[in-house]
Amino acid sequence: MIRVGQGFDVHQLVEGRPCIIGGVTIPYDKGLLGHSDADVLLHAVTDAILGALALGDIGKHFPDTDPAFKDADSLKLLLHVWGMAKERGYRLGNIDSTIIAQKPKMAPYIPQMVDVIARALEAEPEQVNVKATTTEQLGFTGRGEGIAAQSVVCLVKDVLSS
Ligand SMILES: Nc1ccn([C@@H]2O[C@H](COP(=O)(O)O)[C@@H](O)[C@H]2O)c(=O)n1
Ligand SMILES: C[C@@]1(CO)OP(=O)(O)OP(=O)(O)OC[C@H]1O
Repeated sequence: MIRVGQGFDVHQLVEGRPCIIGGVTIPYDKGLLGHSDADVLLHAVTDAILGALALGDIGKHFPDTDPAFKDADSLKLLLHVWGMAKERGYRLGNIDSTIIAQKPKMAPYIPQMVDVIARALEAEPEQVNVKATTTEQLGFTGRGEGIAAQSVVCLVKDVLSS
């Protein structure tokens, strides 16, 4: 059986916060604002998995009103949700994601992001793709006010055929 899910997230770029994307801390003079560490890419991946499982979204499972998730490590949230996928018998087919950011340049950090996501989802790096695009200086991402990420995931469950 195959299940597909998609995730989308946005966080504001502000001074005085670390820029953590895909589990990688990127040197930059601004970082992402959120209740958690605001890792926009891991949030999109987490939402895509929840979508594939028809289990709602990240805010349902980790409310931004709960002090337990203040400054939360988004990798831990992803690992928790991956546990829910495994409990239901799923493994990763593949995942594809896009980071939408005018700056900073993501390319040097993408191999590390792929490794973080592949390890978390107990998969090979060949099953994980991360891309980046600017919006040619258009819109809130183009003005550097925020960063968005989107993700599509395919989960696979092996079912015995008779
Ligand atoms: N924040 C970003 C945005 C883009 N890239 C890389 O640059 C390439 C060109 O981007 P365009 O938006 O002009 O198409 C893109 O394909 C990415 O490889 C990046 O590293 N970081
Ligand atoms: C992750 C959570 C929880 O700390 O907070 P934020 O970092 O604000 O992130 P968001 O993408 O708004 O979604 C879910 C939240 O409940």
